[in-house]
Amino acid sequence: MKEAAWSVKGRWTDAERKVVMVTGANSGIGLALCTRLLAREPSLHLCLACRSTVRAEGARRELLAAHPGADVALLRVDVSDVESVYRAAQQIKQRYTRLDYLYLNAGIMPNPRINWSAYFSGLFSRNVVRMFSTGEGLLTQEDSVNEDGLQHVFTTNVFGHFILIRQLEDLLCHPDTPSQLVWTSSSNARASAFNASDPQHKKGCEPYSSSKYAVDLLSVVLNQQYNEKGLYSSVVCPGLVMTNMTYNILPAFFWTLILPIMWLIRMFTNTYTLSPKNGAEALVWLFGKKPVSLDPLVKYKSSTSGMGKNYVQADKMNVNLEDAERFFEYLIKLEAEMNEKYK
Ligand SMILES: NC(=O)C1=CN([C@@H]2O[C@H](COP(=O)(O)OP(=O)(O)OC[C@H]3O[C@@H](n4cnc5c(N)ncnc54)[C@H](OP(=O)(O)O)[C@@H]3O)[C@@H](O)[C@H]2O)C=CC1
Ligand SMILES: CC(C)=CCC[C@@H](C)[C@H]1CC[C@H]2C3=C(CC[C@]12C)[C@@]1(C)CCC(=O)C[C@@H]1CC3
Repeated sequence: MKEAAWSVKGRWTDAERKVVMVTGANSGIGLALCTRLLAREPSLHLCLACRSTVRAEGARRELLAAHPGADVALLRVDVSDVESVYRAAQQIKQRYTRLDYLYLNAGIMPNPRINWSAYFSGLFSRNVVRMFSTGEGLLTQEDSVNEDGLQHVFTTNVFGHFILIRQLEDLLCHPDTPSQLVWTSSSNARASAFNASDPQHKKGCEPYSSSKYAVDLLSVVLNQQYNEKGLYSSVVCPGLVMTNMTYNILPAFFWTLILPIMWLIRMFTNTYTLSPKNGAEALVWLFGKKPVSLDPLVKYKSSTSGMGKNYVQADKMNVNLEDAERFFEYLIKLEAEMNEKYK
């Protein structure tokens, strides 16, 4: 923090207090993550980066009710709007001298549609467990274009966050005390939904799958580019979690009705974490790890066993490194255009 060093109950010096920022912190997995981080380390400087001030204030109240005296700051940022990201980055630079953890969690899946015929044929196929754990081939979405002419899902889930990282480079890059980026990716990330010639997914109808695979690609290249500067990147998969996102796919009462079925499915796949608290498992686990000890090619998956026990599973990612580099070049070019427009 830029203010004079101070301590909570005289126990921590400012240098010891980690600075953590979470995008999309006002609900679902982001809010559960904040709650768990404060329970684990009450001395944190926590910054909730949210697009709605009202919802962010609500989240802050909830966090302070559980952790009175905690340092919870708010930052308004709409990651789907590049100009808002530049503005927010300026404010962060005025408030903090370093960032130890940046959780890139905000995400959208607009206008989801379920392909019921794929669902029913999948039920009787060999891929049934895979279908239930990844949702592969079951969902399509309707994307839109923002004021900069960029695809909405791509900008929210990937590009807005990329600009944020690049703008905060000075706060994040400290070779002596490494910082960590943690992306909330998904089991729904799919290489076949991503096209290196159409990285924004202008032409397809699975922008969500494409954007989450793009996150996986980007994390790999960020490690190549930034590790020696003291910045590390990891991807996390929270499993299937009941949040506003899933309530947008099917209504909340329907999910409640099929809860026993989902507990049953848990016997076959550990990806049905279901609660935001369980879904945040891998995100919290990474907070306790030394960034240098992590594998850049691994996806850390929040997992819940049939008996309801939480754990983290590390699975090697199957990413195309050529596509990853090509995608990074694309992002750098797009960033240059945006810099010219907004900086
Ligand atoms: N739920 C699930 O099963 C899974 C979720 N995920 C991922 O987890 C992440 C969190 O989602 P989840 O908690 O489930 O869903 P929520 O809808 O509860 O959380 C999404 C968060 O992102 C914020 N957000 C959305 N758009 C923007 C924007 N333009 N600018 C700033 N913030 C924004 C939302 O803010 P607001 O309240 O204003 O909308 C909200 O705080 C997402 O990246 C999602 O893709 C991954 C795998 C599975
Ligand atoms: C009996 C039962 C569970 C029915 C629901 C069928 C589908 C609606 C779900 C099966 C797998 C789910 C899934 C997601 C959404 C809902 C399903 C397709 C996600 C795509 C949600 C967002 C993610 O990031 C990953 C999830 C994977 C699994």
